[in-house]
Amino acid sequence: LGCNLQDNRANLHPLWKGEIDVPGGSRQSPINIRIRDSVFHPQLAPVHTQYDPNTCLHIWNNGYSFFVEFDDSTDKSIVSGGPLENPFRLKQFHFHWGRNNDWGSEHTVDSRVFPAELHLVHWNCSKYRTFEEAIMEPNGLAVIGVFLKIGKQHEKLQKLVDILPSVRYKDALTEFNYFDASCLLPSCVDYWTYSGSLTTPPLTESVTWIIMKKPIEVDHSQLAVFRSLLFTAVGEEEKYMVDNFRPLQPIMNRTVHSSFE
Ligand SMILES: Cc1ccn(O)c(=O)c1
Ligand SMILES: [Zn+2]
Repeated sequence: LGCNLQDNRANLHPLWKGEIDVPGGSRQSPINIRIRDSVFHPQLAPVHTQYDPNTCLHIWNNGYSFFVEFDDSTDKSIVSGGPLENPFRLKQFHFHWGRNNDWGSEHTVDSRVFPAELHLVHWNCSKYRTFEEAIMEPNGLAVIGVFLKIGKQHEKLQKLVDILPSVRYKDALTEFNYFDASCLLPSCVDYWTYSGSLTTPPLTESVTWIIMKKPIEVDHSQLAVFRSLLFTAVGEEEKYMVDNFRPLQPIMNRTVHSSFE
């Protein structure tokens, strides 16, 4: 499987040319979650999502992943509860995946890699005015991570998969409205939570991560469509959008808490 050792090349990323300076660097993401080192916190309530499907705006290919973006001008689509002190607004969701089914997720669980990982990105609208401001602040974002594994077809995801060819190229954007992002969450409420960072530049240490314990199932043909997207824009030499995940980062002196025993 893809090498999961933490190495000092962690900041040399194949896609972001050369060394990138990492702010602080004491709480970087992703990490390997070691189940036996995680600490059960009985007061960690289930995470509560209230997503209004009408807040869905469009899908766009930003040259690193495809983002499904939401209208975050109101509190219509929010996450609350769990480790969060107040509600956070849904801004976008996107995925990370591999060139094949052997790897692709950013986080790992006891060094187990999944073929893909979904990130639902929310920002702290009680403390900051915009998403752009929040990504620079210590408790600015809450990202729900969901592992994907190969199994039966995910029917609700298919609506999104069918549109992906229209955002094949970098910078392509297409209308996409009425999508209920909560259909991408597993039915099991158990999760791990820890303090970390964005996994793409600016890599700011602004994220409360909420990693769901159970994966959702998608079939191989759905992931194959993800891999048909391009990192490159029209007219450029075509490069398939695959392996858009960041290598594992050192856990330093962090503790991962679990909402379950
Ligand atoms: C805001 C943001 C941007 C990229 N990624 O991967 C994330 O998980 C969150
Ligand atoms: Zn992500």
